[in-house]
Amino acid sequence: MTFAPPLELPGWRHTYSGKVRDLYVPADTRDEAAPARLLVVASDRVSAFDHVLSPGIPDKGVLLTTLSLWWFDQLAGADGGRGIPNHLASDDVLEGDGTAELIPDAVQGRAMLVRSLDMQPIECVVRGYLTGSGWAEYRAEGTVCGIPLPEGLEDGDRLPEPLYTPAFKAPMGEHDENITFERSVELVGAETAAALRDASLEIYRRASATAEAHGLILADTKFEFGFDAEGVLTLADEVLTSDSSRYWDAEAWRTGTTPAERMASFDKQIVRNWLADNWDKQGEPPALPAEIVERTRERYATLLRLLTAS
Ligand SMILES: N#Cc1c(N)ncnc1-c1cnn(Cc2cccc(F)c2)c1
Repeated sequence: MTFAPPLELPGWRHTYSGKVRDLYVPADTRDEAAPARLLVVASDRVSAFDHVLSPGIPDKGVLLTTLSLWWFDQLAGADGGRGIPNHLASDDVLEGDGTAELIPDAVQGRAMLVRSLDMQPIECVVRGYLTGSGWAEYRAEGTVCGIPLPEGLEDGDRLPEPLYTPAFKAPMGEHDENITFERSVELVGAETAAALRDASLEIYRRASATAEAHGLILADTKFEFGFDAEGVLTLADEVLTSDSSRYWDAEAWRTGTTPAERMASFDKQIVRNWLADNWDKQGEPPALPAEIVERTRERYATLLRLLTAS
């Protein structure tokens, strides 16, 4: 599946594309390894089963960027200075030479101007509930990422406590590799490994409580961190969006009697389910029907509305 080349953005140079997002450095950057800031642009592209699907989901980029920005703000909140530092830079940032790096009109609402960090090669996954690949491993081995769990758990059950299950970030196009905490110590050192774990569990605890207060369950999520110029561990990438997290309806989870009823999702599960019923995983996936596209867009919009309702 090929998708449209990234946009030409005035003042910016495209440097990298993930499945659904594109990364830009300031056009006058001489050393791409050390730009002061980056532009992270979210597209309307949707991916599943390692494929970028067609068509995109209208407004997905805006909806998920809006949610990320809301969460960065919630987590950085003034709670006695214990906020979580993040990589956002204001969009009227003035460089030493007085040039302001602005977010181009073409991507307003679906782009984040961020400070360039020394990114850590760890995908910091936190699981509060048993589902997805965790449920598959549990059924086979009674563990999740090698961590033993009590017997008798069912798909969608809440875990006895949130689990930190790091993965080693693979190069683009390859799968991240689940690793033990001890392996993460070998990769980034004991102090940083512990800081990544503690920050991830604390953010999950806060976000899970906020989600619950809005009638939602944050089943699992993943974070990325980097060190800023002052050596502060800083929350990066997108955060707590439908692409990085699973959200369920709390009432449906409490009253449902089947996994499908209990895990009424606010992410792209509708897309995954339709593909599972309409594609044999061979060759390119079929185009998504308009109804699936609209229902997925509605899920993204509803999640944003529910979470940000005061
Ligand atoms: N966020 C962030 C970030 C930062 N603040 N500093 C340095 N590097 C990154 C960075 C590098 N790759 N990515 C993943 C990524 C994101 C968006 C689009 C893509 F194509 C790929 C993130």
